[in-house]
Amino acid sequence: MGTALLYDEEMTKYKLLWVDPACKIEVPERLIVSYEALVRSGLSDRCISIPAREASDSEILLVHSELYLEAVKKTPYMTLEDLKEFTLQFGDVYFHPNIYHCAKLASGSALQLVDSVMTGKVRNGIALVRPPGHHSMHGAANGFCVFNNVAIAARYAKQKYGVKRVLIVDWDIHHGQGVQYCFEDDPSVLYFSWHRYEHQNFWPNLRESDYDSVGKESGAGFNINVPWNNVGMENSDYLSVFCHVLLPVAYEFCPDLVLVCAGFDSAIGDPEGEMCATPDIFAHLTHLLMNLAGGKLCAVLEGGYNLTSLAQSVCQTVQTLLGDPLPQLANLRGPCKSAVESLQCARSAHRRYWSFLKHAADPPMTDISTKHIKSAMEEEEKTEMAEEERCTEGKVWPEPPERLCPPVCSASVLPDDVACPDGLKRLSSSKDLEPLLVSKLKNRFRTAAVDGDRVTTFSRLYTLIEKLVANEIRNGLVLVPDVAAAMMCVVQDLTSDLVKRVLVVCVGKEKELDYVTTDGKVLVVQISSEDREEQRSKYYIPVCLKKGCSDTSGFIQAVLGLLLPLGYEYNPDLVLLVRMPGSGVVDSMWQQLIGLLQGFAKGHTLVLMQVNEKACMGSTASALLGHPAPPLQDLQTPFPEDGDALERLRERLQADWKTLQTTS
Ligand SMILES: CC(O)(O)NCCCCNCCCN
Ligand SMILES: [Zn+2]
Repeated sequence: MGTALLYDEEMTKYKLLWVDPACKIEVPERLIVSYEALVRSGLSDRCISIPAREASDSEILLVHSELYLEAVKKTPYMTLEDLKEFTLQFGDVYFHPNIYHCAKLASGSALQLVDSVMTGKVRNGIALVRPPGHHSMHGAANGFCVFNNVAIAARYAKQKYGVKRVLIVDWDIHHGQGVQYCFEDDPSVLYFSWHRYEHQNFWPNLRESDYDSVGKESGAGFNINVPWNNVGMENSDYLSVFCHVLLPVAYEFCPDLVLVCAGFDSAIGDPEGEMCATPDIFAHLTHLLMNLAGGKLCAVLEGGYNLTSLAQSVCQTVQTLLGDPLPQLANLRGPCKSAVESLQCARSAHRRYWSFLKHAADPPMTDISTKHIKSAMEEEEKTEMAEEERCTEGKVWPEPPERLCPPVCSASVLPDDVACPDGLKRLSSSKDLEPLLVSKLKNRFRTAAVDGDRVTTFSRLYTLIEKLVANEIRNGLVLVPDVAAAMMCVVQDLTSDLVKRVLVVCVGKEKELDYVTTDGKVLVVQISSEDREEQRSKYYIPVCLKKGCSDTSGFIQAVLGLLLPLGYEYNPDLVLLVRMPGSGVVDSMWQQLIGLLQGFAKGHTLVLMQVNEKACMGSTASALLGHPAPPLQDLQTPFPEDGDALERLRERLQADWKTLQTTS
């Protein structure tokens, strides 16, 4: 299934008609440069174009009052003076004779997107719209927003398609208070927002934008605010909040639909955000949400005022929605102190509502009162700090790297008598192994003669790795007689000069561990039922699940809170996913793991499985081909000792691995 793209140039046909410094950044060019970048890059042609439509009155009334709608209806007939007068009753927003029409198109586009996804016409999609929506409220326009496009879409999806749980992820740099107000008492809509806050010193300066607004009544726990109290947040900060706050809750919530308030003013160069995250971060933020809700994801444009980073960020998002390989994120430095404080506050505020956050630490020592004093000091420092040091328009950043699709998506190396799963390309051609390698294999296998088919398998395996590294193939599945032995060979012998760093994810337990290296060339993360704490080292990280890999709750927690951060920080060139026989890992969890691991190494994942487990080749192939993993249904409450052990493991490791830090 494809990716929908909604864009109508009519939505560029309104603009600010008077002087208002607060609103001058919201210009028609925002939409024009975004769409043109998609056209120029060839991405728009790969999308399914869906026409915009006007939202009807009843659809708008899902969120807004009749009084407000009737008032807005009058704006097309107002004189300039009337429009100015009308605008004065709202904050940081402007009206125009054509904005009502465009606001209906913006909301209608979001609804068209929901229809396309919910009817299965497309898998996911993005609506490029203006005016944005997430600040507008029941009876008021605000922050360039007239109708709350995403809030209307959420209510519409519930009403028309009986969607039980909607996740709204708001990565715009402003707090979408309009969305928060709409759903704060509604447990069927989980609203997550991060936003520049600076201890209430940043617009819209609301006390209820802080992390302690967790929702009300039956909605308690279903509103997550992560305030950024400093500017200059980077890719690491954003990824840490996704791995340690949003994703654990999102997986526990198990939504049927994901809506994204896709504001790109959180990107570097934006005058509003003054953050330093690069446009390629949106490729990963999108990817990390794409295995939720069976891949049903609707992104709706909100803010984004630096025309260069906006266009790049939109392209990065669309390219991921289309399933292209992800760019490698280089030199992640781990979250800054302020970000750790924010995520620690959010986690502790929500630990009573979400079992996946149950073991979160207490809030940091800095209590609220001293914050204002501190921020005042920071305020001073900031003004002292030379203007150009902060990430603003003056900031330059590299163009996002090209994300080339290899000619072959998924290849397989299988015994001749095993049929190749649909969609995979069987690799039969293989170069003869160098005699040196054969002798290595011999003494590796401690057998005099490494039998013929073993050599064939290894020569094909070696060829496959070469093709992965050469980006001729994206990922691969290999069936071998002895998976542990194969893993050792791949790690020790076959990758010596081809790759710099291999991330080995070992699912299940195996006999001995003599492949652990200390030079950082290999990072092994093993998830099993065995407690191997005493073998742990910086590059060998055993995660013990009491009930073993069949405990999906424990497994997904270990993946989100430990494996993902580690993987991002380690930044491998190859991922080796080894499925030990008898691991007991649940199929949907296995597919989720393969899906999430695609975020590393440009998607170069090599899955090693034992021949006698060929029954799960089909689901492995499906995940390797990029089909969304099935949702992890009815997750049990994780075992307390596992959750606690994971928290402690992170604390012990965070000296070596900064992205594991969740406490300041
Ligand atoms: C959709 C959105 O979240 O991007 N709207 C942002 C509104 C910002 C209002 N304040 C502007 C002050 C100018 N420096
Ligand atoms: Zn914004």
